[in-house]
Amino acid sequence: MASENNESRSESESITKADSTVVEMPPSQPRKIALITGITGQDGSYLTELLLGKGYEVHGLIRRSSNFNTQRLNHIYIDPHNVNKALMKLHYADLTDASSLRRWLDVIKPDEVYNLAAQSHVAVSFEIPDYTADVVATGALRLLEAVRSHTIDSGRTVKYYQAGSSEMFGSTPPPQSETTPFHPRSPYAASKCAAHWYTVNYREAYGLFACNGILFNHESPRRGENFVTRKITRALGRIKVGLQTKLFLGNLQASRDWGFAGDYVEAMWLMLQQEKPDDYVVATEEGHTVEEFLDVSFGYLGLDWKNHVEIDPRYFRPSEVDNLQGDASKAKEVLGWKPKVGFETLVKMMVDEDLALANREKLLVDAGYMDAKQQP
Ligand SMILES: C[C@H]1O[C@H](OP(=O)(O)OP(=O)(O)OC[C@H]2O[C@@H](n3cnc4c(=O)[nH]c(N)nc43)[C@H](O)[C@@H]2O)[C@@H](O)[C@@H](O)C1=O
Repeated sequence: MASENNESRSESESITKADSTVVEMPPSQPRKIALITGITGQDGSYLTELLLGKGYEVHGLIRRSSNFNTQRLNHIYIDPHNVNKALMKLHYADLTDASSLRRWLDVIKPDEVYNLAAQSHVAVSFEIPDYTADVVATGALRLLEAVRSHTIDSGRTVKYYQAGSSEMFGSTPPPQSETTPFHPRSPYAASKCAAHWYTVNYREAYGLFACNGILFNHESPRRGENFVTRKITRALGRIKVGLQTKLFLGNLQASRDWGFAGDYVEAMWLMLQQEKPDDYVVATEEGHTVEEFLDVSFGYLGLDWKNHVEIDPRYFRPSEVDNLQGDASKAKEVLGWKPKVGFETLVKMMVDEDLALANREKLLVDAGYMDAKQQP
């Protein structure tokens, strides 16, 4: 995606996906239209691929940023002038701007809305709690309200997916299911609880087809580099090729139920294909500590993490979530969903990609085009 195209893109312009993913629809079957907030994120990019593969037209709302933030969608880009193939379209909007949400709903007329946008970093939410609540909690409320008023005015049905989080369970011990009480431990988690209950309330009060997916941690080579799994695999690749020696981490004893993001977006879609709206836990049902993640990842490349990792208390959280492990029986039973990628495969997939990335960086460093020290 050429950066100048991106900068000059007007609201009515679009960017779309590679030719190979355009799915021809029979004339009798119109394309479904999906609207995704957070399309530039890890889950947004996997969900876009999934929906395009199912013949959807996909619209994404993106935030204005002085830095380009569409890297995870570059491979999906098709020039908007190629109108028959340009099936992914991006528009500027913001969850803090209610009028933009309502306007795009009226213009796009989606069948399904996926609210994936968030300030999603738990530790950062302690630093910017007000902003986190505005985007994560009130942002979801703004979008629900936009959907509600749009459906009343248009007489259309719009299905709504809310990205919930296992962080909502916080200090409640595992296994956590849909009936487990929430005990949030961060501004992020408390905001996700509010968004969860707004969604339930709009379903009960207005009959909206609104679902909460309570997704446990889900990772991939597209994971942001300041989440612990990607932070580890990114550093590991660079350590392996000699671009860095140390990795600073916080609490290694925290345990998480880590799945593959590509599997989890399928569960989101399945929730909106059911007859009735409901809430579902999505998890692998396996727990592993950060230390186990280090063991498997470093071990895979024949390294000992103890020679490289140092504990830096700055990465400890004011209140930690010690142990998350989901019970996804309901999703398995009702949605017929199950994870395809297990823990070891996920770790190796991430290490492989980040080793390849580190090798490319090494070429640039060796050729004098990049300063190794400027990297994570
Ligand atoms: C489901 C949920 O999943 C994610 O939230 P998270 O679980 O906080 O993810 P994380 O990768 O930041 O931390 C996992 C654990 O790892 C510990 N940890 C140790 N050392 C470092 C460290 O250096 N950096 C980080 N980030 N974590 C560290 C940290 O203390 C924590 O116990 C988000 O997607 C969120 O949006 C979401 O909804």
